[in-house]
Amino acid sequence: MQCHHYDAGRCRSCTLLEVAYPTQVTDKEHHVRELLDPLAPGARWLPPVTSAEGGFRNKAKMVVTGTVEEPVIGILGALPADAAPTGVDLTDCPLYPPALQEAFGPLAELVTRARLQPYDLTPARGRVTPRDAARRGELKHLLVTVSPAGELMVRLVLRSQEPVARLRKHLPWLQASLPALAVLSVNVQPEHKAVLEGDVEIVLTDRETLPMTLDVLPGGLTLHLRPQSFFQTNTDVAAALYRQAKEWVDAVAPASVWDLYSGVGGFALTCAAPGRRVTGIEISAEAVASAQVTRAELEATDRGLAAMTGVRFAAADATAFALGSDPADVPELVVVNPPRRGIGPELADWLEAAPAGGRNPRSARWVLYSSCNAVTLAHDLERMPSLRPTQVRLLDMFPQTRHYEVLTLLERAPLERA
Ligand SMILES: C[S@@+](CC[C@H](N)C(=O)[O-])C[C@H]1O[C@@H](n2cnc3c(N)ncnc32)[C@H](O)[C@@H]1O
Repeated sequence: MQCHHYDAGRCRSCTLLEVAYPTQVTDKEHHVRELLDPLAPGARWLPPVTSAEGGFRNKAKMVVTGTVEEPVIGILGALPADAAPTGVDLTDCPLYPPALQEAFGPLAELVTRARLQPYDLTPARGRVTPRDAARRGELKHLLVTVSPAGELMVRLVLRSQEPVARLRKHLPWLQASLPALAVLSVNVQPEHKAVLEGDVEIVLTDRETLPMTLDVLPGGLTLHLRPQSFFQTNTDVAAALYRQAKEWVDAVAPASVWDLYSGVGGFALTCAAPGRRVTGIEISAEAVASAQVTRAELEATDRGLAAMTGVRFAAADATAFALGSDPADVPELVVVNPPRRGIGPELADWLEAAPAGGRNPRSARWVLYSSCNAVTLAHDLERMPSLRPTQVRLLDMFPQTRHYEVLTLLERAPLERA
């Protein structure tokens, strides 16, 4: 893939841009095999799922710098490396599909019309300096998500609620200039810290969710995405991930499933089936609310009715939920799709021995682990020797970088079940 920002040294986020795409995928396969082969003897490796090389990112997390009159939407870059960071315009980044790139023109104009002064985001040196005290501006980030249908969710991360009235005033103009806009919200992050978002979210449009229709179930699966909910970065590869999960889960046909770290419910809703009990557990209440909207919508259709009656979602910490559960409720199959840190020792130990020793007939027989970090996946697998990978598949969710997703189905070794 060609990128003029990379060539000019303005952005180096795509660390593998100079490596041919097929070589990127082969290198990732080597990487994951090196980590998992010793832990997965006899596992069946499916061919990797590849991605479009560009235009695959469904969301942009942009820093806003510059001025009210001339905002710069992109990243904080430094050229040369020891220079003070300055804003780099990345609105034509080739990782974004056209519908996302085209949103930035009207959004830059919104910044000017609503007088949203870009916030000074340059890193603080030392603790509190006179410069910190003088930090000014309101607009920190622009978070834009595009659906497969080309609709947009736009979130403005602001230092305070002060500009909200002006944004409401200019919303009709924005809706006319950017007809694809489905959801506009303000996230308030008063702190000057690395955490991108704050807790307060104010939705300014009538619509509160972005429908993401994936080619997963017959007729498609429309997941509803509220602000503050995680969604997989690469829509096509996410659909392939859920399809693969469903194929493996349906093949072993568990009567009960937990989807831990369920987000907006992609795995839980895909793996639902008539007579199967499915419980999604997720820490973000907004993501749980999103999943519930989708569940209710599916239940209202003929094709979803029978499958959805057994599906529920709850907001909780995944580890606390598992460790606090009644042994009689332990399901036959547990899906885990944690953040990069992995599931960690407590949950891994619980899965290994759940709930009272690996020989307990109520231990989950299968675990479906979807990981965006094979290093933490390998650490977690080391703690679960009774659960052996039987199938493994790499899905290239993040072309041009070293990152990838890996899905593996684990089955409790027969000896441990005796
Ligand atoms: C990699 S995402 C996966 C989401 C979902 N499975 C999907 O396919 O989109 C990880 C999810 O874990 C959630 N999460 C983070 N920490 C958690 C915790 N301690 N307990 C439960 N969920 C957590 C995040 O909010 C996020 O939605």
